[in-house]
Amino acid sequence: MTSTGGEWDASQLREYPFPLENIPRLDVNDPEVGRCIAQTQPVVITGSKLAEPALKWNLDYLQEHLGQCMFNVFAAKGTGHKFMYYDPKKAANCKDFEPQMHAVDMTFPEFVHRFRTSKPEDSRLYLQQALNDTVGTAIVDDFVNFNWSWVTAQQRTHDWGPLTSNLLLISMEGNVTPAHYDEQENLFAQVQGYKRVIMFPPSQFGCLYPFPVNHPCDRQSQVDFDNPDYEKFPKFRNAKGLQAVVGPGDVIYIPMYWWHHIESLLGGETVSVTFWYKTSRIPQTITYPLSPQQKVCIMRNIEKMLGEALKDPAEIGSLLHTLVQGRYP
Ligand SMILES: O=C(O)C(=O)[C@H]1CC[C@@H](C(=O)O)C1
Ligand SMILES: [Zn+2]
Repeated sequence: MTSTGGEWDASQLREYPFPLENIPRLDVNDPEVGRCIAQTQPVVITGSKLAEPALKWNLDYLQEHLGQCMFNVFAAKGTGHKFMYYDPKKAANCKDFEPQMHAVDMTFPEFVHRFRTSKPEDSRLYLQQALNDTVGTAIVDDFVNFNWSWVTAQQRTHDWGPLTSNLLLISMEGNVTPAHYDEQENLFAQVQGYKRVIMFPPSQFGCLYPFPVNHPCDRQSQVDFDNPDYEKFPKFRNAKGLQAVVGPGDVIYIPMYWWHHIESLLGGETVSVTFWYKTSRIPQTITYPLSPQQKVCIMRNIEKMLGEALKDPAEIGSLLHTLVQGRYP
């Protein structure tokens, strides 16, 4: 994988213990793009102009044009660089859960001030705010001029469900979103700076050890890529990833249930906009063999059902061990 224009170089990429192959990088008019999306394979799409009006969304422009509303900003714990998402509702029921970041509401000018005056000993910040009608009018004009005809054609061609949200992401260089999967299709538009995306297919669920479904960090990998515990997570040795670096104007397709780890490369703030779509309708007929995505969905439903039936999450593990040990090799 080589830098596309000198704005980043391989020395910025954190070293990880797993092999990495490159995600294809294709022009929007290449028919292979449609085939990748149809086969739920990751692909970097260039030249789509999906969020072209947002290519001017630097901090000054956004400060001038975003509304005076409060924005959701995550602050990492201590001097950490990881921003692992957690469900606040599940966290409320999990007394010994220690979040590695916390959400702070602040105005955009306050975010910019803290971003620009941040010192090495300060907490890293990550603004993650759904774009909704409270944003400023100029931003609405930009938003209206996104390439909706192209993205809606993807939605229709691949029989996706409705667009659920566009998340505005403004990250400090060096921030990392650890590996997790989402239950929605995602066209991720990079508009400022460079991000490295590392992805693993849903079939590697067994290598990435997600937290239990009832845990606040459901869908997130328990494995610390910077310091993997091979005692607890031995199959992590078998993980094999794909990677791409995306820059302004690039869109990367992150298929539903695919694991992704995202790091902001050096060069100041990075800005991205996500386009999340619900999945297509549940197929009328089930074909075998089941896909890895379907198996992840089945495992999730079993954990949810057991959580409901047993009430005490601590009982789920012992029941599953009793069910499997010596009976399902
Ligand atoms: O778009 C997604 O699916 C995400 O996980 C976003 C949450 C943080 C973002 C990042 O670029 O670090 C990616
Ligand atoms: Zn995600």
